[in-house]
Amino acid sequence: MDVDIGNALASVASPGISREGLERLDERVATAHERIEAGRANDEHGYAALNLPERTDPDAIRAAVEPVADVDALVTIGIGGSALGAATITDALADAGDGTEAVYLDNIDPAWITRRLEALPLESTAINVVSRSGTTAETLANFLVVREAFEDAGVDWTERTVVTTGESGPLRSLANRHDLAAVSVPDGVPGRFSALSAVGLVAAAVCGHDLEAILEGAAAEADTLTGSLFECPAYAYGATAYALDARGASMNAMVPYAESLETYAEWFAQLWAESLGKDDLGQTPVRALGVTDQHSQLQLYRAGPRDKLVTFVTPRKTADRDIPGTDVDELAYLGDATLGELLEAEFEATEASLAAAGRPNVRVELESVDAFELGGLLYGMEAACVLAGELYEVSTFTQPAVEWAKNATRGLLGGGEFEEAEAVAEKTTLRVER
Ligand SMILES: O=P(O)(O)OC[C@H]1O[C@](O)(CO)[C@@H](O)[C@@H]1O
Repeated sequence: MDVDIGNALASVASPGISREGLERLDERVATAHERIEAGRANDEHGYAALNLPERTDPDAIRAAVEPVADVDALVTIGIGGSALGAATITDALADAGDGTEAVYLDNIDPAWITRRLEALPLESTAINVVSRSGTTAETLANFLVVREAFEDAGVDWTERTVVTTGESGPLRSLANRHDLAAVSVPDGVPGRFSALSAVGLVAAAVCGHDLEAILEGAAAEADTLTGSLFECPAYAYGATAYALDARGASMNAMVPYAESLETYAEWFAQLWAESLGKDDLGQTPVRALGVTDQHSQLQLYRAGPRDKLVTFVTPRKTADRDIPGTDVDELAYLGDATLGELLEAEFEATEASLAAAGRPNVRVELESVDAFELGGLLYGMEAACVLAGELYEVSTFTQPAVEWAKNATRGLLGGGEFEEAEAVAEKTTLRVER
């Protein structure tokens, strides 16, 4: 990925960062980089994620999915980091796959689950269950529901299920009991940083994607990690986002200009929110899509509170399609162009419109949306997040705040005694009824 932070400079935007400010911040980036490299060298929890390009073994992943290699559909059951990385890859590279339909069950809405299951050709569908902890209620509940659906259809789910989980836990026990194909999550890698491991690549393998190209793209991005934001695109992005938040841009709107990268914006939202949202700090990620949200959000981004950084992700090369000529004079300018040219013009115009209004924005450029570039984008944003975590001085790799609601849920369903469940009953109400 290439990063252009020009429109985040104080000479263009407010909030903005001056060149002197960037120079000063670069001293902290150098120190943070040393910390990150030490963490990588010792395979420390979290930092180990930045070693995945050389640690992940694509042959082992392909071998593990061999029993389910030839299917029409793959239903992945997982949530958060156990779904978003895989979905980002198969959605971004959908045109390059072998035609296997990739379906993700990362919610438990009963009607939605039923509709998804009814639409699946179960006799030619494989199951990919992913949970690092092996205890996530939504994932296990959905797996029990899907398993029953296969049994009701007379389809043997044990022959076509792959499990990705830790060395122990309920999901590992279930895999052992039914002798299911199983892959281990890498040690020391939090879910939201695991897209470049089996967690994100099992689905990619079943859908026929080029795992080596994804990992090579990530490795090429890893080679750019140096102690200066002026040399490393990932650090330039992470440091700029941090600096703008410190100056008031408490939100970060991630706006890819490629429909195939919409799920990537969801993946980024988890990475940024769950990693940096601590100690009353953190930049709120907002998912948007170019050009669609020019017609819903841009008014706010341009004329609302000066509390946002807008991050554009744009591929230099895209497939294209002519806009047919027309006999309507007013539309002649369209007839002479292609959809790709219109897309690019709209991107440049939107970017310039924010700069003209003094609103900070950053451009992240990819050569195109392909396996190599996607690997680089995922790795680059992970490294940007790790660096930002060092600058915020937060514990980037934990997410303790999510446990309260999990305990309350288990308590409410009789899964144990949890004080959080009692607190649910003490809700303050002020109802206004129709
Ligand atoms: O992979 P697991 O353990 O099922 O967790 C799924 C997701 O839930 C979280 O723990 C948050 O609740 C995320 O950090 C994680 O990616």
